[in-house]
Amino acid sequence: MNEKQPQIITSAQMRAMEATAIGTGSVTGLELMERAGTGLVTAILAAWPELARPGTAPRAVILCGPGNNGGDGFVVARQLRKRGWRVALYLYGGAERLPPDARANHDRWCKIGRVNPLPAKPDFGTPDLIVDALFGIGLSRPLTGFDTIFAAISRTQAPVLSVDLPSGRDADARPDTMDWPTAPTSLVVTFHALKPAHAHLRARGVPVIVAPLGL
Ligand SMILES: NC(=O)C1=CN([C@@H]2O[C@H](COP(=O)(O)OP(=O)(O)OC[C@H]3O[C@@H](n4cnc5c(N)ncnc54)[C@H](O)[C@@H]3O)[C@@H](O)[C@H]2O)[C@@H](O)CC1
Ligand SMILES: [K+]
Repeated sequence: MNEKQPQIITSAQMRAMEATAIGTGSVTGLELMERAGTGLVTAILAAWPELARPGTAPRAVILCGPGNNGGDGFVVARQLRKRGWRVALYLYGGAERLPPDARANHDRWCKIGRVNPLPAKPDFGTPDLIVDALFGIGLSRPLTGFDTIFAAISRTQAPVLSVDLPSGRDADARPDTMDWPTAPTSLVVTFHALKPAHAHLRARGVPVIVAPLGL
């Protein structure tokens, strides 16, 4: 077989690469987050071209979590809003606890849009797209209490763009080692390189795109 195998790195290797790039001053964390958001929006417009047609004002529901995955969600919200999308954004957790880069993008979003607290039993209506930016590679323990939120996502029947990972998935583990629910997904956009979970997702037929970060 001559087909080139995709590079797979662990979440720890990914973090180390980001830390090195930031530490050497070649890029800031905020710039990386902007690149991540730009890669996500590019993937959205390519995957769902009907939402990119001029004159449409698609509706996106964006779910932001308490870490930098949520930060990516705020960047996507801002970039989609600038393209004329109608954005309903929900934040899980308090803004004051967001890490600095995510907080900076939260604050930028607040100048143009509203932040709704994520209800325990949400009704997201009938959006054209859901962006899942709840949890990425920073998941550190089993996820509990999100069943009703994931069910509400599924009820919309809208396509779901997973930022880095479907929330609840452990980036480094096989899905069959996890016994808690994970968010539904239609397309996963990860950054720089696949992590082990992405290879498992691809093997199950889930489309996974790798967006470059310039690392
Ligand atoms: N500079 C960077 O590090 C970059 C990070 N990026 C994004 O940042 C993500 C990683 O960000 P973080 O390291 O902040 O991690 P996450 O945003 O994935 O999650 C961390 C947060 O989730 C909480 N948490 C973890 N497990 C939980 C559980 N089971 N239940 C409830 N809360 C839980 C943690 O306490 C923390 O608040 C990546 O997946 C990617 O989307 C991208 O923006 C590229 C640049
Ligand atoms: K996610």
